[in-house]
Amino acid sequence: MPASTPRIKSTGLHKGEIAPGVAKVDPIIIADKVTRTFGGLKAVDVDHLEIPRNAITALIGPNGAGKTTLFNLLTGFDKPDTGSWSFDGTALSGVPAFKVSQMGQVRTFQLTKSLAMLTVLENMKLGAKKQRGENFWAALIPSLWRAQDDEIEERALDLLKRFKLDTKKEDFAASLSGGQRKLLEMARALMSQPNLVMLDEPMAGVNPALTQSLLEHILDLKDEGMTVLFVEHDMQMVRHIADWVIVMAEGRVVAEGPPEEVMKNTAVIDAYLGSHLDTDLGIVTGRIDENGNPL
Ligand SMILES: Nc1ncnc2c1ncn2[C@@H]1O[C@H](COP(=O)(O)OP(=O)(O)OP(=O)(O)O)[C@@H](O)[C@H]1O
Repeated sequence: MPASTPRIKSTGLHKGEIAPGVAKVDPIIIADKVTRTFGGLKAVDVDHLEIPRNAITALIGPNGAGKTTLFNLLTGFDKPDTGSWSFDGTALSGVPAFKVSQMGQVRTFQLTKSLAMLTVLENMKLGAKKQRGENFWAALIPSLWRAQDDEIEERALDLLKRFKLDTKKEDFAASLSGGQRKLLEMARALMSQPNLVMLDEPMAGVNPALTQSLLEHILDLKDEGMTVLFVEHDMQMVRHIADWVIVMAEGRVVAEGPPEEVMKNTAVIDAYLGSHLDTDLGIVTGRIDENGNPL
């Protein structure tokens, strides 16, 4: 990975001894007893979790650990069996996805959701937060819509320039490469001027040149005062940009902490790298005891 401008990592994010569920000095999300079961499988079983504000947090874990399901729950795209959580001090359980994003918490998807037969610019405009028509009286005054349309277009063009997609503004999203579509999705998420940006595998399927640019964009978000939570498989990326790492396995948080600390943790090595293949992952996650009995 080519060297980039070094950025300062955020430290001192937690309070007290580091352990799964540790309290944060300034949490933007606080979740309690969040569970989600599919059939007999507990995909998410999070006792307590806090996400630090204005930092970059990576959510890692093996396939099927429950990372995407947790994203879906926190953003209102899925409903939990139990649990509650808050965003910026406001209870969010039961709040639908479109309202969650209006409140300043946006997310992207593992498989990009850009609308293929709309142009890049049209995709961007759809990401804007307040559209005319949401306010009945404003919808009756054409000059207000025009001012709003101009403002939205200006913001979209600024963001497209920043993500080097401005020359493609009239192209259909379908014609973009996988990496460009990831950039478009991130740019579109910023149209709603969020406080918290949640990125589900932003680097997956992106070529190395664009990966570097995506990483820089993620670091920029923090510099602009946003909080980032992202799912990632590649430990090197995580080490490079994350201030804090949360490790999930079998639906549970098995470790968390600053990247260097977390990567030394044996629970992480077991969950992630499977270095002790003779040990059932259930022992690491506290699902079963040493004899294989449920706990
Ligand atoms: N809609 C669903 N119906 C049934 N099972 C599901 C559903 N969504 C997720 N699961 C199951 O829940 C578990 C957690 O899946 P999830 O996609 O959240 O994991 P993940 O950590 O994001 O994995 P990956 O890294 O592969 O994306 C998996 O066993 C998965 O098969």
